[in-house]
Amino acid sequence: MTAAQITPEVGPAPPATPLIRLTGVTKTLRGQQQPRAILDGVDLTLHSGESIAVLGRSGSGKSTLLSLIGLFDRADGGQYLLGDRDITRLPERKAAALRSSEFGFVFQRFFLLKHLTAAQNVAMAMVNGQGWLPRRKRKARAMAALDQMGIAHLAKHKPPRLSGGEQQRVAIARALVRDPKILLADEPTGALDTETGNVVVEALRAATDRGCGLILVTHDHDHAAKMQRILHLDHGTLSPMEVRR
Ligand SMILES: Nc1ncnc2c1ncn2[C@@H]1O[C@H](COP(=O)(O)OP(=O)(O)OP(=O)(O)O)[C@@H](O)[C@H]1O
Repeated sequence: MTAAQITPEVGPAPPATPLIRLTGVTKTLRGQQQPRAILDGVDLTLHSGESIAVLGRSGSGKSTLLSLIGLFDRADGGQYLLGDRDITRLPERKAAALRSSEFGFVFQRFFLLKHLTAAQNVAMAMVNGQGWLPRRKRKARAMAALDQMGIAHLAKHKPPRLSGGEQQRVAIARALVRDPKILLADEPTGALDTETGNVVVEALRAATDRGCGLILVTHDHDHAAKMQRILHLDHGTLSPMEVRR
């Protein structure tokens, strides 16, 4: 048998399994008023290294969607796959473990602890995560994450001495320090001026260069345009607004 005969056929690589796949996801809010369908059949696929912006009017359900994806809440119907794993109805104990191992979160408010330095705030994210790390390693990783955000020189500063944009970059470093597969950002520039917001969006987008999948909820069309795909949430469903590749 010749070498040519035993060489396997070379064809197109099989499509990679998405990081997450939501199919027909529904969520109805049942408060004191009439039940109201907020999500009404949401389909969403996110791949490694992909960035997606979610736009939609206020109250359309963007934060609700992000909290389902981040496992703070559960869908009423449909299916949620994380890789190959069906996590549609995951019990809270398992959800908490996945939240800390798979996801990084960035919110409009920075939620930094005021009495800790920037480096300590970032290192805190590794205290309760899976896999214990000695203090020296936590510190080194926190410094590396701050360096990625271009703010290593602010490591010893406490939040009250930092600008809004600097605080948000500390918060992003905190989200990235555990190497999440998926980064969820809910209006992370909502409290920032345009120029500072651009720096923050670029810092988030840069995480996708290292394979992270990013979902950015925003009202800012310019920030959305920096993502690879823009989806619009309207009447409970997501649809593409524009495809940029
Ligand atoms: N826990 C809750 N109980 C009852 N209603 C809720 C709850 N959380 C959100 N809602 C309602 O669900 C709808 C969707 O809210 P959500 O925060 O997801 O929208 P959004 O698109 O993120 O809005 P915004 O752009 O203003 O942040 C809103 O009408 C909101 O009032």
